[in-house]
Formats: sequence, C-alpha cells, structure tokens
Amino acid sequence: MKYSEHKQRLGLLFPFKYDVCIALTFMLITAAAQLMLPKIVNYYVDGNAPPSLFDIFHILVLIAIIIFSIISAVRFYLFEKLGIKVITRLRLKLHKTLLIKTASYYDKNNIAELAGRIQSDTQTLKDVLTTSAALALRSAVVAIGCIIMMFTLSTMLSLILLFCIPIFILATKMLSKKVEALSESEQNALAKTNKIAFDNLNCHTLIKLYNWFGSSQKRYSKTNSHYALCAKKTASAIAIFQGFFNFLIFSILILMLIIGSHLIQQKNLTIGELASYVLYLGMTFTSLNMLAGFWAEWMHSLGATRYLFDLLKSESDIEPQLPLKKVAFGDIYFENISFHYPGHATQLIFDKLNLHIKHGQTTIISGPSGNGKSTLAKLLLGYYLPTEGKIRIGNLYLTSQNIKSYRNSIAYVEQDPILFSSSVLENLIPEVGLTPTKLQMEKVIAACKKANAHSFISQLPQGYNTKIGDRGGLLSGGQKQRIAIARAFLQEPELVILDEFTSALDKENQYSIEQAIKNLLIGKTVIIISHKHSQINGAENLIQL
Ligand SMILES: Nc1ncnc2c1ncn2[C@@H]1O[C@H](COP(=O)(O)OP(=O)(O)OP(=O)(O)O)[C@@H](O)[C@H]1O
Repeated sequence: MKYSEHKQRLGLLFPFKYDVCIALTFMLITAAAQLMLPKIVNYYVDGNAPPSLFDIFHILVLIAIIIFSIISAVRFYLFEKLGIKVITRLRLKLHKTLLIKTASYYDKNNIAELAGRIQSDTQTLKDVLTTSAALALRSAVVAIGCIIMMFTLSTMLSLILLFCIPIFILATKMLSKKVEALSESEQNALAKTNKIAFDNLNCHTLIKLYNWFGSSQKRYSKTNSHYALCAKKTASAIAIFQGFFNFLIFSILILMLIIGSHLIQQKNLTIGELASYVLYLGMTFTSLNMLAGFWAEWMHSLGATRYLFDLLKSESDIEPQLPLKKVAFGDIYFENISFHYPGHATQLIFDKLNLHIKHGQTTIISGPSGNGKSTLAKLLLGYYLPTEGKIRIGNLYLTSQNIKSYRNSIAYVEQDPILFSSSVLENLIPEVGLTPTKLQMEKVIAACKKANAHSFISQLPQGYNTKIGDRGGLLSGGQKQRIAIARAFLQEPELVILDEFTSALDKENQYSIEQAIKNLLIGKTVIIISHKHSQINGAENLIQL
C-alpha cells in the first residue's frame, strides 16, 4: 500500500469538488446536531426541562428533530449522487482505455474478465469513496466532539478513556493490512469466476452437443469455490476485529459506570451528567467502530481496484490517439517483412517477405490454410506492427502514429464478420444509431441493395431496427457477410480487404455480390484473400503465399 494509491482513489472526487463541498456541509450539520443529543438528555434527567408537553422548549426540540431528519436525508442523497457520478465517469474512462488497447493486449487478456471488472471492481469503489467516506468523516467529527464534551463533563473519566484509544488504533492497523491483501485475491478470484461463466455460456451449444455439462459445471464450481474461500477469509478477518472491538467497548463501558457511580456518591458528578457521559461514550464507540469499519472497507477497495488502476496506467499497450489526417494511397510494398505474434517468437509467420500490391487494381492473395493470409491483412490494418521490415503505402511508411488515418480509408470484410448485438442499422452506421436522417437512410438502403442485403433485412420483424443477437447470432452466415459488405460500401474506402468474404454465401449470392463489388470498386485497391484463385473474374494480380 502506497500513499499514491490513496491519492489516486481520492483524486476521483476532484472533478466533483463542488458536489463534495455541498455534501460535506450537510454532513457537518448532522454531526453537530447529533452532538447536542446527550446534552438534551442531561437536561431532562436532571429535571431542568419544563413539565408541560406543549412548552416552547419541547416544540423547539421537535422542530430541531424534523430539520435534522430532513438534512440527514438530503445528505444521504447527495453522497449517493456523488458516488454515482464518480463511478459513471470512471467506467467511461475504463471503457475508453480498453477500446484503444492494442490487438495484442486482447490476445493476452480475456474479454469477459475485463468487461466484468469494469462493473464489479468499480462498484466496490462507489460506496467507500462517498457514502462510507462521508459517514467516516462524520464519525471522526462526532468522535472528536464527544471527547471534548466528555472532558467538560468529567476530566477523570475522560483521561482513563484516552489510555484505551492507542489499543484501538493498533488493532485497526493490523487488520487493515490483512484485509487489503485478502481483498486483492478475492477480487481476482471473482474475475476468474466471471471468465469461466462467460466461456461456458458462450459455448453452451458445444456443451449440449457433447454433453459436457458435468465438466463445465466442475470448472465453474472450482473457481467459484476458490472465490468463496477468499471471501470467507476476508469476512473472518473483519469478524475477528469486530469481536475484539465489541469486547473493548463493553469492558470500557462497565469500567466507566463503576468509576462514575463512585463519583456520584462523592458528589463529583450528577446522575444526569453520568447518563449524558455514557451516551457520549456510546456515540464515541459507535463512531470509532464506523471509522474502523470504513478503514477496513477502504483497504478492501484499495486491493480490489488495484487491477483497474494498473489498467489505466499501462500506456505501453495503448494505440496512439492522434488526430486523423488525409492520407494519399498508392502501391503497397511489404519490404523485408518478418513477423511473429507477440509472445510467440518461435512461430515466425513471415520471414523477410517482399510484396508489391498495385494501387487501383484487384489482387488475390492465395495459399494454404495457416500460411498467414489473414495475418497479412492484420498487418495492413495495423493491428500488429511487423517484427522486422516495413510496410509502405505510396510514399509513406505505415507506423503506429499514422495507422489510424489509414484505417479511416480501409474497409475489411472478414470470413466471420464482427457484429454488434444491436440492430442492423447500428451495425451499418453506429455513429448515427437509431435515428438516421432521410439522406443517411437512403445511403444505407442503397449500400444494402448493392450488397444483396436489403431484401432479407426488409423481411426481418423490425426491418433495419431488428436486433440481431449476440455477434449477429440471429442471422445466417451469408446474411452476416452481406451486412459486412454493405458496411464496407458505406465506408467509401480507398483500400478494401476481403478475407474469404463469400465463404458463407450460396452460388447465386456470391455471383451477384462479386459483380457488385467489381463494379463498385473500380479504381480502388482491392485485396482478396482466398483459397480459390479465381474468386472475382478479372482480378488483375495473384500473389501466392
Ligand atoms: N492472435 C494470434 N496469436 C498467435 N498466433 C496467431 C494469432 N492469429 C493467428 N495466429 C497463427 O498465425 C498463423 C497464420 O494464421 P492466419 O490466420 O494468418 O492463416 P491463414 O492463412 O489466414 O489461414 P486460413 O486460410 O485457415 O484462414 C497460424 O499458425 C495461427 O495459429
């Protein structure tokens, strides 16, 4: 645990400093009101209060109670609202960071685990950073206020009490260290459990097919039990502390009552003052208990969110976010390209590969399965950078600095197209969503007609607004490919990479789409990755890998 880690978490509140100040003001008012309560008790017990129920004193007390209740409710709402704001902002930041992580980052990390962590890890921060922190702060104010009040009531009793406080602080410190370590392993175990659940649900048909229910359930049960074990360890550490704390509270309380009754006999204390003192003592312990609970919770969240903050920090696996520039396309050259996937140094996919792909022409890249055809596309798309050698497009070398600008003019249609689980329309123009203008809709329909997709989309229950399921699971392979092709048309690209793009189409659709592509992509650079040499009649070049 480092100082910077505390600062980092508290820094999340900084953008909402005004909300924090307003909420804290309300909190301080409630703390002050709370401190008045034992004094009122003292007033009643020693017989100073007026006997008539409808006396102005009682009416004022009632008004004070009503105001206190309203302010408490507002304070609760303000801190909850603050928590929601902080977490929403953090989730947005994490989502953005994850989106711009490199392709190799996703080779190493599990998507389900990452998505789960955005939700669960941030949730642990929400309460601790706002409502719990506010209660802890109020508890600190109340505890200090109570100690002052207790000194005004009896110096002797208060001095005895002060001796007990170091024991309390020492126990809190020891516990928080233990809880921090336990929480980190608990959160990691939870993330692993989510990962296995996602994997199993994703492969539910496979599990059904081969009757792998038992083994899948066992895999989940193993991680789930490990999580339960970690959570139980954290809970028992907190429970031990709670037990010790309760023992401390009651022992001190009895001690104070014994000494207090002696002081009453010696006429050094009134009954009302002792009652008031015991109430302040109770409030001090409740406040200290809350503070200790908060500290344990804070350390829990520190350990639990370490992964998230590391994720935000790691700049090395983030693609540079530079403004898009207009780029000039030309012939594409692979100059002595060697490549292996990150972390797979022994599996060289290309070894000093040299290629020349002519601008404005159609080139077929062919070769046996596993020879690196799709990898070549991924290099051109800048998902990975070559291990050695350079890719030149026209006069410019492809680098991580300019790839975003290039990608802006590239369309890629894959064998198994990636689709959002949202509507057809959102898959075609996600930036517009569900409310396209008339002109945009006309463009979409024109692109879909060219891709032979319009007729089947029109027959879907809600047409272009039909939700297509997880990764387009409610569509056939050919329908998914036609949507991906329409999406490529809409990009108005300079370079089009078609990776086995008709693999899921029947002969009739294949022929008409090939014709549409042939006519539409005149003058563009088209790279067709295919096992079959003659995928598009009239392809000008063939490269055999
Ligand atoms: N993300 C990755 N990490 C590590 N290795 C990978 C990755 N993607 C692909 N490979 C490996 O790279 C090699 C080339 O794969 P690639 O998909 O480029 O072949 P391909 O020629 O397109 O195959 P196919 O015709 O079967 O689609 C394969 O051995 C594959 O295992």
